[in-house]
Amino acid sequence: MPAPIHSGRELDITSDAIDEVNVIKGKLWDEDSEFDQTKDKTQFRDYESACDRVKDFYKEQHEKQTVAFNIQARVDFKTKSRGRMSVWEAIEMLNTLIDESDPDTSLSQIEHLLQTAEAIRRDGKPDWMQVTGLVHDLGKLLLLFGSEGQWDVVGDTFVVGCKFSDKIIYPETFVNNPDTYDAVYSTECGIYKPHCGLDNVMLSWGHDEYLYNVFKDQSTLPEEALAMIRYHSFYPWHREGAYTHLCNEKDAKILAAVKAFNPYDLYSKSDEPCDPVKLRPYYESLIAKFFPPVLDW
Ligand SMILES: OC1C(O)C(O)C(O)C(O)C1O
Ligand SMILES: [Fe+2]
Ligand SMILES: [Fe+2]
Repeated sequence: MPAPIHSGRELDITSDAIDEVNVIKGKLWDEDSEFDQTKDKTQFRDYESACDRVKDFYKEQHEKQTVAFNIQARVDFKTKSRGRMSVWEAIEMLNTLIDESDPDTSLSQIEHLLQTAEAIRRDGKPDWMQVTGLVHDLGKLLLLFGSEGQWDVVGDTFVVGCKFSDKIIYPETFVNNPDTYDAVYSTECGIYKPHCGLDNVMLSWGHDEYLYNVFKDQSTLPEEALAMIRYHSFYPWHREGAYTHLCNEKDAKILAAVKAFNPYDLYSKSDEPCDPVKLRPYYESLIAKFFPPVLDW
C-alpha cells in the first residue's frame, strides 16, 4: 500500500493548497478513505435479493436501451431546451423523486446528494470533489424533463453498440433487446475500434451522460470531476473491470478518479440524514465557485 498523503485536517492548510499538492504529486487518490473502511460492503448492491421494483426496472431498461434509442436521445438533448435555473433550485426540484433502480435507499435525492457531499467533506477532500458529490445525481432531473420513464434516466450504465457485457447486473435480461441479435452490435467491439477510448463510446443514456453534457460547458469543474459524474453509474467498468478492450490510456487515469468517488456515493446511503437548511450556506458558497448563477438544463 502506498504511503498515505496527509489530509487537510492533519495539516491544517486550505483546501486549495491541498489540491495543489495532490495534483503535483499526482496522488490525490492514494489515500485510503477512512469512510470506506467503516462500512459493511456486503450490505450494498445486493441485486440477488433486491425487490421486484428493482428487478422490473432492469428488465425494462435492458430491453429498451438500444443503439437506435441512444442516438435519438442524444439528438433530443441537443435540439430541445429544458429550462433555466440555479444549481440549488435544481437540487430542490429533485426532492420528490424516488429512484426505482436503487436497492439501497428510499431517501429523497436531496438527502442522497448531501450525504455524499458531507462524506467527502469529512474525509478532507478538495472543494471541487465535495461539490461534485453534491451535484452528481442532478441528471435525474431528466425525469421531470420528459424522459420516457425511469429506464432512460437511472440505474447502472453499460456500452451500447457492442456485445452486452456479462458483467452488467441481470445480464440475462438482454435477451429481449433487439441489439443482442444484430450482426455488428453483438460482436466484441461492435461499432468501435479496439482501444478507441471511452470518449468515443456510447454509454446507455441516462442521468450521467446528460449531466456531464450540461456541466462540461457550464462549470469550471476539473476533468476528474466531470469523469466522476459521467461514469459514476458505469459499474461494469469501474467495479467489474469490463470493457478494457475499448479503453485507452486516458481512461486508465480517469478510472482512478471514478473509483475514488464511488465509496462516497454508495456507502453514504446508510449515514444519518443531513439538514439541508443548515448546510445550504456552505454548499451555496461552493456552488458559486464552480457554476454560473443560472444554468441551461
Ligand atoms: O448512479 C446510480 C444511481 O444514481 C442509482 O440510483 C442506481 O440505482 C444505480 O445503480 C447507479 O449506478
Ligand atoms: Fe447516480
Ligand atoms: Fe448517487
